[in-house]
Order: sequence, then structure tokens, then C-alpha cells
Amino acid sequence: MLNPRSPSPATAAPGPASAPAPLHGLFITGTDTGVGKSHVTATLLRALAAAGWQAGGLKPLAAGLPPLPGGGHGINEDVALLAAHGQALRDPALVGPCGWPEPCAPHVAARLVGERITPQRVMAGIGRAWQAMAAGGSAAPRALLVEGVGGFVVPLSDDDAPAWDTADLAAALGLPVVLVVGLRLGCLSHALLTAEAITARGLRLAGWVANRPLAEPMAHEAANVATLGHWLQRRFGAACWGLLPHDATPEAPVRAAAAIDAAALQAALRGAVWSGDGVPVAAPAVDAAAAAPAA
Ligand SMILES: Nc1ncnc2c1ncn2[C@@H]1O[C@H](COP(=O)(O)OP(=O)(O)OP(=O)(O)O)[C@@H](O)[C@H]1O
Ligand SMILES: C[C@H](N)[C@H](N)CCCCCC(=O)O
Ligand SMILES: [Mg+2]
Repeated sequence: MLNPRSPSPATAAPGPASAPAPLHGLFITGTDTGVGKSHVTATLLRALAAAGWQAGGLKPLAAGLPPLPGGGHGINEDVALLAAHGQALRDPALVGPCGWPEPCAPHVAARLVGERITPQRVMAGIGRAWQAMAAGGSAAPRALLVEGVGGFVVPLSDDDAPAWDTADLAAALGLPVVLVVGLRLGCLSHALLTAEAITARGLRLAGWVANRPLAEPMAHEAANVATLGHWLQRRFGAACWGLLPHDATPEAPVRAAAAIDAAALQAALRGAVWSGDGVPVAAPAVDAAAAAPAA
């Protein structure tokens, strides 16, 4: 059983100067892997910093660790990106608590090194990041942006010990969801299917961001974005928070932050207070009891 931590419906305005501000959160998903969830999350972190928030990024599950020349593995690139752009959470061990070397489906990557992905282990990692963010004494509003892995429903096991997926993880956190739409042919159906799945898990689609991961814009981009805007608003009440240009430079998230509707982003966060109920206090970094027997 995961630790449910539903956001309370509190108003969540920044508190008085003497009181630590509450922690707010959003879950970032995408229409697929490689559509720009990390790029957009980094951009949202920059947009929040520009608006006076203390913001950090979290990648609870990371598949793909670069091999180091001398042996061992380095930091996952999503984790490095979120740590670089999230001013309030810089330690890669907190930003990316669970990682596996192979860049593939996470439960496969875990199994390749004799591990299982258990809810206890993942929630413990999230709990450590939550505590690090919540412990800050600043009265500035604080936000933790949680990046999913792949699309919205990625299996985290392939048996019943336990049977769970990334949508279960999002549901357990109970945070409003932001959908990153990678602008390429096929994104209309992928976006609407994802929005349906988010709603089916009892979560709210807070907003969506159109992103151009490809150097060449998709054909009829404006018509596609307008169509998505219409359907996502009409069926899910979700507005587009911006269209991010293709920009492969390291400063892209800083530059692109201006393209984000900061008012909509902040409004979504203010309604998403992430209470500490159920956050594990001193959980192990590795759930050894759940490690799969070596094959
Ligand atoms: N707007 C953009 N301009 C230029 N490059 C981009 C843009 N968005 C994404 N990319 C690039 O596309 C690739 C995939 O983006 P990103 O890693 O953010 O995807 P993702 O959805 O987070 O993938 P994953 O499922 O692996 O987490 C990366 O190399 C990234 O730098
Ligand atoms: C390795 C890659 N970049 C992602 N981190 C993992 C994507 C998993 C996708 C699983 C799937 O839906 O097939
Ligand atoms: Mg990513």
C-alpha cells in the first residue's frame, strides 16, 4: 500500500514571515518518453524561481546512468538537469533517489541488476526529498515538481509482488498533473488518451505545455495545438501554459521560462498543498528485502 498524501484544499497563500511556507507540488507527465518532460520541468522550475518561489525538481525513478571511464556509473541526465535548474533541491541523491544503469523500461532496468521496484522504496526516496524541501525555514512559497518516467502508465512490475505502475504512483501522491505534449504527428490521440487516464485515476489535469523536441516543427503545428487546446479545455478544463520553442542550448530552460503562463502555474500550485501525512521519516535507501533473487 502506498502512502496516500492527498493535497489538502487549503488556500495556500504564502504564510506570515515567521511561519515556514507550506510545500506545494505538481506531477509532470508526458505523451511519451522523450517528449520533453525534463526540459519542461526545468523550464517550470526557472519560471517559479523568477516568480519568487523556492522550487525543486524530483525524478523518483531514473533508468539510464552513464558509465564512467573508471567503472561505475554517473548521474542520470534528467536528475542532473533538474538539480541544475531547481534552486531549492540541488543534491542529486535527493533529486534522483532510485536509478538503474540501463536506459529502458524501469522495471526491466531494475531486474537487470537483481532488484525490484517497490512502492516502499520509491516512496521513501520521495519522502527524503519532501523532507529536505519542507525543512527549509524560508517564508517564500515552496514547490516540488515530480517528473514521471516515460508516459503516464508505465509498469513498475510484471508480476503481483506488487502489481503497480507509474499512474499508481501519481495517484498515491495525489498531486495535480501537468501534461507535456511533444509536438509530433500522433500527439493528439496520445494527449487525449493521457488526459483520460489521468482523470480515470482520480487526478486533475492542471494544465498542459506544448513542446518542440524536434528541430523541424510538425506540419500544421498551429492547427494541432489549437485542436488540443479546444479538446483539453472542453473535456478536462485544462489550459495550455505555453508553447516551448526548440532550443538545444544549455540555457534553454532559463530562456523558455518566459513562455510559461506563470500565473496559471502558480494558481495550480497554490491549490496543491502537499501535506506531510505519511511521508516516511527514516526509510532505507534500498529495500533489500524486496530485491529479486539473482537469476
Ligand atoms: N524544446 C526543446 N528544444 C530542444 N531540445 C529539446 C526540447 N525538448 C526536449 N528536447 C530534447 O529532447 C530530448 C528528450 O527530452 P527530455 O529528456 O526532456 O524528454 P523526457 O520526456 O523527459 O524523456 P524521459 O521519458 O526519458 O524522461 C532531450 O535530448 C532534450 O534535450
Ligand atoms: C530510458 C528512457 N529515457 C526513459 N527514462 C524510460 C522510458 C520507459 C518507457 C516504457 C514504455 O512505456 O515502454
Ligand atoms: Mg525526462
